[in-house]
Amino acid sequence: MGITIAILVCLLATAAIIKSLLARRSSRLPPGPISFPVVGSLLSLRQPLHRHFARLADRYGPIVFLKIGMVPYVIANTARAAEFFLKIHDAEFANRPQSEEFFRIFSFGWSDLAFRSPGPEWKLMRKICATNLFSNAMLATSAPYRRSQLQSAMDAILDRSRGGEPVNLRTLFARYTSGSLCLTLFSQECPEVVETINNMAGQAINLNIGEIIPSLDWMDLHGVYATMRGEIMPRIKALLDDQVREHQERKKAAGDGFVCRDFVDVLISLDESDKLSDQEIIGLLCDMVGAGFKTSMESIEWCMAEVISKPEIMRKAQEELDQIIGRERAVEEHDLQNLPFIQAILKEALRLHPAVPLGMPHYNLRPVELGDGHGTIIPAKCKLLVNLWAANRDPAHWTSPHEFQPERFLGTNISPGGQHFQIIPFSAGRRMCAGYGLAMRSLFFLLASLLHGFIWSEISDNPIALEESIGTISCPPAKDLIVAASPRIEERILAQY
Ligand code: HEM
Repeated sequence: MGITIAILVCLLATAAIIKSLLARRSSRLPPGPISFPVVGSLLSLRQPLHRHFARLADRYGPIVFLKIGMVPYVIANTARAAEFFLKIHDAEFANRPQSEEFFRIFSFGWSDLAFRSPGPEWKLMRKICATNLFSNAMLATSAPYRRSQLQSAMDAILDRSRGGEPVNLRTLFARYTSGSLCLTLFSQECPEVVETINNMAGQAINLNIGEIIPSLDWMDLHGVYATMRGEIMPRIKALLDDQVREHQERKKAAGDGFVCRDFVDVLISLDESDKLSDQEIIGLLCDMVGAGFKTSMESIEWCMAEVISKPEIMRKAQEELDQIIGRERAVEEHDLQNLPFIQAILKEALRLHPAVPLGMPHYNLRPVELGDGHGTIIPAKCKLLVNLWAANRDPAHWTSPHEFQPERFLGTNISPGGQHFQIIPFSAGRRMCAGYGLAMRSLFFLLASLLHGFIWSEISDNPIALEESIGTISCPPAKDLIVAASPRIEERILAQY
């Protein structure tokens, strides 16, 4: 009896494989691993997914098609493939999947920017981001907030170094990033807002059967949606509602003398033609905290981990700082353009360690032909993941692509601003990160100041491990970055930070 069942299972599995191969051939899909009924290729997936997908690309080519559960995915794994989807076919793939309950709840019913599909409301929000929130004028308005957070960080480091104590940079960066982001948005530090929204985003990694078998999604088998609806989202809404109400009251009290200090002020003062509803303002603020906190914090952590574990690179960076800034004044944000080596370090860290290695899913409503001469077609309603990690390490563009070599950027104009597809940690095209300008300024300022102010070294009994943690959407170093610091400029100059 047992043998009969085993033979039957083998026959069914073989039939499924043959059917999958035949279906793939006749449907002209891009190549990819075998898909089984119901589970697709789910059981063969390995963490971290960006590395797994890069291995699939070695076998099947740069554009891989697979099913995770019953959901079709297309994965772009090289700079050229990224360009195909994010430039040539950017418009067709600019949608977000609208079927998932998780994203619907997180976006306050598609009232936000990050999960909304393109349309007039999404366009308006992107315009507001580009012209009102992340304009040069607004970035200059928020500069004192970053400086005040940097001052606290520098004081804390100095205290530790005086006592001969190691510094936990992860904790320090969490405080700097959360503080400067919240001050930029609300003119207040709001750790509870950051914590609650990030707890919520963390729920996205819990395996949810509904996401892989969409017909079961409504059953909420893991109770994730019930927790989101019942506990987390009402808390987030209440916290952000309070912020909007307080800002509206201040605006009313100030009358004609009202001056915008932060993003909420800007959002409640938009011209009538650009007005957003309160729900949309909250959705946008929630995106900014969800998209801006961990990404920035983990990027600077990687950057410092790379630099501290390579003393020669730190020495070169500090030589540049001595030459351009000297030791008699603190670094300013506008020094960026005069510090090509520090810029190169930041670019190289973002290239090797994109904070969201697979970006956010895109989605196409109509089939798209690859134009590869074989008639290959991406069917409609696929989730597109651009493997930013693999594109950034594309050997067609970089020599020794897995090594940290900032010098590769010197004398080039290659930047992560979405024009050069071999370095796209912020993605590219119309859905490229809306906070790119703020993130780059904030990271650069922190990096240059830390290297200007202190000499950093590894602790012998706690060496730096440049390994990724596994199983999160982002990809922080596997363990906290705990290092030693000693001042390299006088305390009176450190006090200027
Ligand atoms: C190092 C820091 C950051 C990195 C690496 C990063 C990366 C990304 C990536 C890869 C995407 C997805 C793009 C796509 O769908 O193709 C994204 C989207 C987004 N990011 Fe960032 N981000 C960072 C910081 C920030 C900051 C500081 C903010 C705002 C305060 C922000 C706001 C957003 C928003 C609103 C979106 C959604 C844009 C849309 O869907 O139209 N990000 N980011």
